[in-house]
Amino acid sequence: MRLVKTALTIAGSDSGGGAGIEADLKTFTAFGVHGLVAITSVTAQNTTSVTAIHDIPPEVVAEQIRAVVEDIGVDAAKTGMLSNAEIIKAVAKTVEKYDFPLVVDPVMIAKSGAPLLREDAVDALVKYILPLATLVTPNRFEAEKLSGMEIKTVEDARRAAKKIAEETGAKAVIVKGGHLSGEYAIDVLYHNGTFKEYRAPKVEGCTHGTGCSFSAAITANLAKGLGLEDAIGVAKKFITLGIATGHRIGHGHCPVNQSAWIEIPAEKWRIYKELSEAVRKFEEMSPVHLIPEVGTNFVYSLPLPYARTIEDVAGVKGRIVKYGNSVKAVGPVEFGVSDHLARAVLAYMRFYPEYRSAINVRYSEEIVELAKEQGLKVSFYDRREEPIEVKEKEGATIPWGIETAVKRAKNRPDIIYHLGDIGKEPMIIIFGKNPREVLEKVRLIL
Ligand SMILES: Cc1ncc(COP(=O)(O)OP(=O)(O)O)c(N)n1
Ligand SMILES: Cc1ncsc1CCOP(=O)(O)O
Repeated sequence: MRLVKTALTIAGSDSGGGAGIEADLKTFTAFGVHGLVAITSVTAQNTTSVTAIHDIPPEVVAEQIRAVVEDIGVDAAKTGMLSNAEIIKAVAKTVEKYDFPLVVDPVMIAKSGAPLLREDAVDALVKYILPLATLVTPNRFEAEKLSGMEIKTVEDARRAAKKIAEETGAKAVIVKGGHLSGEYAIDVLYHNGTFKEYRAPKVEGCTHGTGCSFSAAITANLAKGLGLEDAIGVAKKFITLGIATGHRIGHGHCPVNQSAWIEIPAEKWRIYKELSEAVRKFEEMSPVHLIPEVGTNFVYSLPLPYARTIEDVAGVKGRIVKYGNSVKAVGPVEFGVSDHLARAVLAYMRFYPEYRSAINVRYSEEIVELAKEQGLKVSFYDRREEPIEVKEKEGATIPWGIETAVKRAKNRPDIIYHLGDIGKEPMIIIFGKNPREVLEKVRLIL
């Protein structure tokens, strides 16, 4: 019995790794599905343009499909760039022999503007491929082409989805709303005679490969046995995260990040384990004289580009406090429970992205001197110098202070302190790449 689910992508290759089969395979992997490929065309492509296209002979495309279906088996498949009418006919003739669900992304034009489907092949796509589709996933422009309608509103998208399904025989159509105006990306699904909307806030980020990755995510989830509507729901969350966390590479449209879906939970688990262990060791050290009146927190952030807000930083819930002659973490390690120290580490990471952990300890001249004697680099900020516009902005003091102290120092400071203000206890913050490194610095001071 085959334990892993499989998904097949019948699509073109994008040498930039942002769209096409490269995006599809990364997406399949993100969902734990084994990816299979039938390459239709090789493109020389990057984030700015498509500079060459070499189509694979139709019989070789068909043979790739046959080879994997008959040996390994396919739980769901998708099509992407099909390039020309001959490839379309060969794909249709092969795919209709099998009964896996088929998601059709009617790729026509790359984000950079290059045509990826010959003008004369649109009719072949409509005639041969769409009738076989479990779902068709056009964006606004592709839906306009397929329906012959202008689409400006969600209402237009509903009419177009219904028209495409009724005229082509596709079982379901989802018209994606990313190109429509408004603060939400609203996708409209027409399925079994009814409509369903999927909405997510339009996020700033990287959009190259969105169409490919979205349809691949639906395919992977169909392969895993989800119903169509649930598979789309998961894919919508996946693509929203992928756009928001895209890596800023290249000079044009940067690619969606398919790894974020698995990398963030995996990193969070590692952070939780490492920080919990370090907090336990800190408690064992019983450094009562290092705990300030407000208590100590110990934080560890997700790496960039995932570290965006304090929700992305783990800390100790309720802080670490003095308890007789010992110190005690009040609660467990959790994300989003530190405010001050989380802001400090996020500000520090803007200068030193690898330094993701920090602890705050009581200020005294003696501790600062001891740290210097041990070779640690020290810098500071003075809250009395804080500009009025920073003072007036909620939560802006600490980022301003860290930036000021970092810029004041010649070398990267291990420690930043401030001498307090009215109602503000003076404080020392110790930074490190990870909690282990922070603890080593604490030990040097002890
Ligand atoms: C080889 C290849 N296939 C498809 C596309 C288009 O992909 P899409 O996900 O729609 O992304 P954009 O090009 O719109 O960013 C492609 N570019 N290359
Ligand atoms: C008050 C204060 N100022 C800098 S760190 C700190 C204590 C820890 O605060 P938080 O638990 O909000 O990170």
